[in-house]
Amino acid sequence: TTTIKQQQQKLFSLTSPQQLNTVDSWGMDIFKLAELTSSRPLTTLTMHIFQQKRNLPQTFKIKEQTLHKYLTLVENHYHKDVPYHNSLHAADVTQSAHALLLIPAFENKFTELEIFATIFGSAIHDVDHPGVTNQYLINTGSDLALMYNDESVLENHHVAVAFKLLQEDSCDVIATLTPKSRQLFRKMIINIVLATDMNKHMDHLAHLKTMVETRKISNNTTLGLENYGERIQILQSLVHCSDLSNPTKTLSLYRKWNDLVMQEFFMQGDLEREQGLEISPMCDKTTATVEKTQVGFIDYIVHPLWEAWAELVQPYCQGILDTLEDNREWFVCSRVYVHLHLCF
Ligand SMILES: COc1ccc(-c2ccn(CCC(=O)N3CCOCC3)n2)cc1OC1CCCC1
Ligand SMILES: [Mg+2]
Ligand SMILES: [Zn+2]
Repeated sequence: TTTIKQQQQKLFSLTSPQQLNTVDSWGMDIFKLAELTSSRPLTTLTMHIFQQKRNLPQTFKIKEQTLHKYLTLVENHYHKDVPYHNSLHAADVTQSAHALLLIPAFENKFTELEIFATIFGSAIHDVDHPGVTNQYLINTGSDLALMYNDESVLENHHVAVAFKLLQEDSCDVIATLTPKSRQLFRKMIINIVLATDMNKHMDHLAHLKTMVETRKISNNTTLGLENYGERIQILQSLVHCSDLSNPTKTLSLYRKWNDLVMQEFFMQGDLEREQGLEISPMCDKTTATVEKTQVGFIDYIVHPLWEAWAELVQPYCQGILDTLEDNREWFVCSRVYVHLHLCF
């Protein structure tokens, strides 16, 4: 295996000076990172963010070797044969969350531990994902659904695996934290990762809208960050938005993610067909209308969420919202295109 230094050199060589701050920007091409790091995008990117960008190992006295060994272990526990929910998605969500944390509205608003938890939580948020949905695991009476009583089955599993891996030899990344900080860190990771369950989406949206209204009424520019409940809500929404950020990226990146998620959905549909189960929505490759589904996904889930987020941090995410709306138009037209093509 290449040494950490070689790994970092490779990242720096990839991110030439003008690209160096692509890690900080919304348009980073994470697919290119995977190519250049022989498919270790999560370890390389997260090391870079922790060390070069946020100096977290210094702050928390984390040994570089420990951090690298743990992240490599986590990356190895993402499934390479799962089209979408693999370590590239984890790297994408981690980089997106890092970029959102850089919004000026959040400058000096969060503690180092909260920033550490947000980046760490993003990196591990889908670890050991089997490539099927919670509903599938519940419908098939899987061991995971049995273990977690059908409640946020995957999300509970991701957190449990991440903390189990900390116990491996010289992988305890939080060994140097005080017992109190370790307890708070664990609580934040649990809150952040469990909040990536789509079943919690509507609660998020409601909380975001309440925060926006509260800010309007008190017309104070600062965000409500008085107590843990409000602070963790913002970090949960930040990671949830990052998890649902594909349609807000450049069209070429968005279309790649769409292909991958549909591959994963169709693999699940094939499994359900074989097992004589009812095929889940959007998972039947014989009847799916991919473009129409994306337009529906944007209209009912992604746009309402990002509209609320953009309002909370205005004006910093207006560009992201504009890209989302442009991408929606493209998918609408591409559907028309397919229709016209079929007509002539
Ligand atoms: C680029 O396309 C997508 C990108 C992300 C998502 C998406 C939805 C919910 N999440 C958060 C994790 C979650 O809860 N999932 C994971 C997906 O399966 C449902 C349970 N992620 C869906 C996407 O497209 C779907 C297929 C056509 C329309 C919807
Ligand atoms: Mg997930
Ligand atoms: Zn995810």
